[in-house]
Amino acid sequence: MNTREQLAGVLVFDSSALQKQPNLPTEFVWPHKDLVGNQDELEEPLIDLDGFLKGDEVETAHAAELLRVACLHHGFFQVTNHGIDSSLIRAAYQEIDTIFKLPLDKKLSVRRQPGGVCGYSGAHADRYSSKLPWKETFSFEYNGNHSHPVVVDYFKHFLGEHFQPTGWVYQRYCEEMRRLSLVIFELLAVSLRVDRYYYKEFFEDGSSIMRCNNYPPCNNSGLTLGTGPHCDPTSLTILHQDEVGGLEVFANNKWQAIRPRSDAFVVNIGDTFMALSNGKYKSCLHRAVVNRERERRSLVFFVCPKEDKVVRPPQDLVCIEGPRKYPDFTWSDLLDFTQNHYRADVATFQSFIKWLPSSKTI
Ligand SMILES: C=C1C[C@]23C[C@H]1CC[C@H]2[C@]1(C)CCC[C@@](C)(C(=O)O)[C@H]1[C@@H]3C(=O)O
Ligand SMILES: O=C(O)CCC(=O)C(=O)O
Ligand SMILES: [Fe+2]
Repeated sequence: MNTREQLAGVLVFDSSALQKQPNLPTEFVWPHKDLVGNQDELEEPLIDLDGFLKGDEVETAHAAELLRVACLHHGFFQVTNHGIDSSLIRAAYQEIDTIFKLPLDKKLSVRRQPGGVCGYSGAHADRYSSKLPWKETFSFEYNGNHSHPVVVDYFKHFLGEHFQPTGWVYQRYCEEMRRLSLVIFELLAVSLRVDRYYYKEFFEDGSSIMRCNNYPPCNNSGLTLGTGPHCDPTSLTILHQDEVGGLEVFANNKWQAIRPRSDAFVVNIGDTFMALSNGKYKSCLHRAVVNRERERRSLVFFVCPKEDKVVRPPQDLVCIEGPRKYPDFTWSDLLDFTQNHYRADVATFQSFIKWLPSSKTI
């Protein structure tokens, strides 16, 4: 099957074949406004979790203040001394290669189904016909249920028994991501001066989406994007990028590159947490660029609340900050919106709020 051979009318993303073509197919060309170059690096703030994890109240207050300034401004920060073993991160990257080096027909046999998030996607070519992202993704769900290794089951069921070891690496990785997310939610509550356990309890029974991103090199890297400008509709994103670099955040009114740090996790506020902060904290606008020489990979953990739980900010925040900014909604509705009605971009949440009344009432 060649690159442009149709699979039921869908372009098949075979980057090595695409690279041999003289020009970038028009489906991958992005508008100039999305391609504007970055101007410098955004490093701050680097939040050291060590003091907070040890229960040091002075260090906790300091970390919470750094968090507050960042989340009021652009919704992006990085955490170090997070307690996650570097060998687990290394193993997760090794397994990314295992997945994306599979033969194309094997990857397509576990492709994402319409309306769903889980499975393989090549440039989202089955979903969109323009502004295709130059990437492959593999996504699966994690529900935090320790009694049942759902991630292991997913890999065994869809990729085969011999993928059990891969499943265990991501099972362990997701368990660590969930643990880190609950630490961050507690710190976010402290920074917002609300009940310290409000968000931690809100997400205790949540589910999450784990996504492996693979960005092949692209000869025309200046005309396309790995992931277009967007705010994550989810609550909190905990991302690790490899040493290649490509993640950019829109802050201080310009695109700023995030230099890879193997010892840090990048964390950004998503639309759902913006609503949980009654609009006080910003949902972070970001994108991923590609390059001509090197393949780039990222591990992305999207934290979500239980699907049918009503998303509303804590009462003491509304009392302090004034009237509710957004209506009640559920993550299930917002996920449905992004998977079946709207391509997530820089304006997802505003479009969702307008769509909500016409779709259903709580
Ligand atoms: C709920 C989700 C939809 C996306 C994956 C998660 C959170 C981020 C979203 C996404 C990455 C935003 C940019 C567009 C998108 C289509 C993509 O490039 O993958 C989005 C994801 C998706 O709809 O699959
Ligand atoms: O790969 C990256 O650096 C960013 C990916 C991203 O923003 C996403 O998958 O939502
Ligand atoms: Fe994102």
